[in-house]
Amino acid sequence: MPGINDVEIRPSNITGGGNGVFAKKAFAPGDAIFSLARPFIAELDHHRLEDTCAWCCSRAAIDPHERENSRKMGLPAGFIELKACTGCKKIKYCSKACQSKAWKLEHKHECKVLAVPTRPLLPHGVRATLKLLRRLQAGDPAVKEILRFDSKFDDVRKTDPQTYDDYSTLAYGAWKYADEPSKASLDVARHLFFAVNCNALTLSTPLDDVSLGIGFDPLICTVNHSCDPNAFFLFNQPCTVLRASRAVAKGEEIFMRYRDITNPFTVRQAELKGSYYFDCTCSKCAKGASSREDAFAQPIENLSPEWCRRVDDLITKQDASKSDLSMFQVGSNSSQAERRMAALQAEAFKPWHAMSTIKHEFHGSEPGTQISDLKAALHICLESGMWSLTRQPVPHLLRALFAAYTAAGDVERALHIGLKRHFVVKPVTAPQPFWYENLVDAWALTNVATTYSNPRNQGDAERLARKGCDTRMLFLGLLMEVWENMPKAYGRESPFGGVVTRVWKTCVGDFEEPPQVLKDQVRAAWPKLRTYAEGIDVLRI
Ligand SMILES: C[S@@+](CC[C@H](N)C(=O)[O-])C[C@H]1O[C@@H](n2cnc3c(N)ncnc32)[C@H](O)[C@@H]1O
Repeated sequence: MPGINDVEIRPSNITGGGNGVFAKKAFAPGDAIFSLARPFIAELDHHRLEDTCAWCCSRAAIDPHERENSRKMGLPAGFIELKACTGCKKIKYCSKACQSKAWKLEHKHECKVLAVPTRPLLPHGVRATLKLLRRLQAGDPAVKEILRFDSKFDDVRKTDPQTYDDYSTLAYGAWKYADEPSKASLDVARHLFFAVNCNALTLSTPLDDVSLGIGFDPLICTVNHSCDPNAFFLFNQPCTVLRASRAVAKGEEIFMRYRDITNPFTVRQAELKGSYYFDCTCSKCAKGASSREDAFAQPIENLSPEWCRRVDDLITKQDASKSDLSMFQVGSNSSQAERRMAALQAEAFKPWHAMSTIKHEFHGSEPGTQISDLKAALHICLESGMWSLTRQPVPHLLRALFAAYTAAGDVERALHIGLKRHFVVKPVTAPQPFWYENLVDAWALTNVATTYSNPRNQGDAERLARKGCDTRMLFLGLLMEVWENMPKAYGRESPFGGVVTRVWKTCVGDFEEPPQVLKDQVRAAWPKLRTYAEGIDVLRI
């Protein structure tokens, strides 16, 4: 593997080329398989340029209150303040060190292009390609690594002619901005643009769970996808780590997930085809629509007469708008039942679909999620009697509702959705305790639980405790969970790990292991909290 940027790789652990990455030694669950100081390409979304360091991807706290809190919590300096490049005035950095690394490697190649005041911000694919072309022109051999990735020209052209045209135009723009480099033809520019866009990863931050932009790295992006992966990829702003999510034997292929793996078969297939242009042939997809993720709460022929009438109205509307339901097809012996379930699924998945199909490249802001839309979809799933709480899109809807209530400051609703997810949904959909998303979600719930320690909320805390929801014990138990699992996920030295460590030291002390007395208290409180969570009716929240 080539040395790219200031990379810290352990190449002796793996073999890799064009056909995936294989373990050269056995890995235990949670072991780091490799880590890099920064992905080869990390390009921020437009709306993140304002509040995120373009080199290390630390997020700044923009409002003074948030900034003060960050300072108190001991967050890295980059989290606190950003300064714009004095040349282009558009790209921001958290420190001189970041700015100087970025300048040497890439920003000097784009600064003048971005500096034109009348020029709108360029899409991140254009910025990445422009810089890669200039680096190629300057003789940087590492860029050639990207050219070995499949450009997917033909797949994009066949499946999505509009995107093909958009990508071709944007690649041409990047080539022009790079001054038509003599060492790279327009074909090379197109190859780089398509290869990056069709193989990129989404970079996001665990602390506030927002999308930061796209990442591409020849090593990470060589890892193939599986809907039943044995590894996961983490972005530690800007360090990247690939960790084993279960035991990996010597010689075994390493897989991570590119897209959500809790969706039913047809949705997973359509998503991967739509974003990465391939038909997934992983071990789970090989079984077709017969996994836990595909099972409805009852046979689809059992849909009640009342719901059949409602769905038939829906079908009339969907037919009129020529909706494509192919990604929501289900199998059955009755074509009418199949048609109805496809229509119902399409309606239930609508809010999630709208959130997940947004193309970063062409949009300047994140989509807002309407609580009313999420609730309407949840009602369809649960009132029709066809969905369990663990069958998608119910877990997606609960996750989005949790985020929406938290953002709206509706702490009690967020708490109840969070409890249901933690005790009832997640043990089924993501049973691995150190699966990175479990830590992110548990931490978000910790933050909700901690608001009840505020003296202002004492009355609410006491009322909940009388009903069996001890928010103090919930906070402590979740904090212990996140603390104990952190080394097998983000690592305590990561930005996320640093925040958790700070809270751990404040609330528990300088203990590596939770003190026995606390463990006992949490162990005693947990069954009560579980019972409380099981009793929550999410349709009444
Ligand atoms: C980011 S690359 C992965 C590495 C790739 N093998 C390479 O080095 O060029 C993504 C491409 O790998 C292939 N791929 C990855 N996972 C796959 C899977 N589960 N089934 C079929 N093809 C897969 C697809 O062609 C996909 O577009």
